Parts: sequence; structure tokens; C-alpha cells
Amino acid sequence: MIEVKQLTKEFSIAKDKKLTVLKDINLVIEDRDIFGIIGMSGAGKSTFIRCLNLLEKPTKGSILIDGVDITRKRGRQLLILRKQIGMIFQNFNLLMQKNVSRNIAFGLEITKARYFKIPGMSGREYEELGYFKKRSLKKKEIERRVDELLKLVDLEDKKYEYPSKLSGGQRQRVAIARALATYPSILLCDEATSALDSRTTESILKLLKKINEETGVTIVMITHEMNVVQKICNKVAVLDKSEIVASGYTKEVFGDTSSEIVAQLLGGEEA
Ligand SMILES: Nc1ncnc2c1ncn2[C@@H]1O[C@H](COP(=O)(O)OP(=O)(O)OP(=O)(O)O)[C@@H](O)[C@H]1O
Repeated sequence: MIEVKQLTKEFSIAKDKKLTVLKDINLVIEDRDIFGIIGMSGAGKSTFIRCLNLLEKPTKGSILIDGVDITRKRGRQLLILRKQIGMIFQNFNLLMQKNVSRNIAFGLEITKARYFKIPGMSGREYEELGYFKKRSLKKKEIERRVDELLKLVDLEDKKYEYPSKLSGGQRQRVAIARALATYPSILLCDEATSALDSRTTESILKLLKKINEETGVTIVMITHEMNVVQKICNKVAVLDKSEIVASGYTKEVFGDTSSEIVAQLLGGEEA
């Protein structure tokens, strides 16, 4: 569970001048939710999602993941916590000089085995596998995980292909596999389907839903595409001028005809 408490983010924009981008945000995202964050351009969506994995440091407030306040962690503890959060982006951010298999393996190769938290594995099993040791994963272990992920995202036939030879949808599948490689419990999606056509968007959403159901990963997505939220988000929060103005089950939030901002968003009047 993610609990966001009184989160405020200010940017210094000039001497003695601050811009408040997030103001006193309170939000609970439950395990296995597919949670959408929507709002007009400039509302603070990107800043919010970047605060969730501490790419931006909150000015005030706390972010608790399973009860642990990540804003207070430093060094090795922060590294371990960060492994619980994967992220995908609008422009995929793949390493163009590496093939699909190496892109997916990248996070596994640079992470010490003890930073992994494999779901369902007991302490004893970890010990037997040497997961408490300082070593990196063995080549064979990495290959096994890469193959598992290729199967999950349905790209087994592209294992040795380079990103330049892939379609946008295939690139996003590689990015999803890479983000999930270290067994995160949370996947953040930053406008993950905005660069894709409607058919490809559909197939990526289907994949995300399948992954959510099969692995139990919690998904938090920011998007300006209302149809995306309607298709897969069970819950949604509306950000308007730095504040959460509505949140709850998608059907209820979108069904609230008295909300001007919801009407604007659904009417496609996004700037
Ligand atoms: N590093 C920064 N320094 C100063 N201002 C910033 C910084 N990052 C974002 N902002 C400002 O914060 C506000 C919110 O930006 P943010 O990117 O979070 O909004 P958004 O809802 O994601 O918008 P969009 O949908 O257009 O991407 C904007 O006014 C933006 O200019």
C-alpha cells in the first residue's frame, strides 16, 4: 500500500520566489490497484509521479510504502526501497546499442542479489540461493529471468533484436519487461501509451492488466487519455492546480456530473 500524506512540492523559480506544484496531497493507493492520476496540463501529474519514486524530493509530507516512509531513507536502505518501484515512460528510454535481451537484463546485472525481494520466497530459500550475499546474480539466473519476462510480454521471438528494429508497441513491451525485472511491487507509468496509436494502446493496456492480475503489481499511471483510465483504472484521482479535487472508484469519479473539472477532462478540453 502507498500512503501519501500531506505531500507538498515547491520549486524555487527565482530568488525568494517559489512555485507550489503540489499542495497538501493525501492519497491511499491499495495493493493491486490500477490507479490513474489525471488532470489538465501543468496540474502537477509528472511532479507527483516523480515524487513517488523520489526522482523529486518532496518539500513537505511523507510517502509510505507498506508503512515505511521512503522520504526518510538514505543510502542502501533507499536503494532497496527503490527496487520495489519500476517505471515506464512515454518515449520508452531503451538503450539503443543493446539488444532486447540486454536491455531487460540491465537492471539485473547492475543490482546486487540481496536487493531483490522475490514474491513468495521464504527467508530460508533466499539463504539457500545466496540471496543475502553480496554477489551479483549469476549469468544463468539472469538469463532465466530474461526469458520469463520475454514470455510475459510476448516478445520471445525478438530476444536478439535491437530497439531500432521494433515498433513503438514492441519497444514499450521491452520497457515493461525491464521495469519488472527486479520484481517491483509497484509500476509507475508516465504517459506510457501517449506515443502509441489506438490499437497498440489497446494491446499495451491489455498487457498491463494481465501483469497486474498475474503478478499482483500495483500500477500508478499518469495520463491525459481519459479512455485509458476508463479502460483499466479501478481508481482515479483528479489533480487540479496542484491539489487533489476528486478521488475514488473510476466509475464514481467520472459519474459525478457536478464536477466541472471532470466534465472538462471527459470533454477532451485538455490543453
Ligand atoms: N524543475 C522544475 N522547476 C520549476 N518548475 C517546474 C519544474 N518541474 C515542473 N515545474 C512546473 O510545475 C508545474 C507542474 O508541472 P508537471 O510537469 O508536474 O505538470 P503535468 O500535470 O505533468 O503537465 P503535463 O500534462 O503538461 O505534462 C508546471 O507549471 C511546471 O512548469
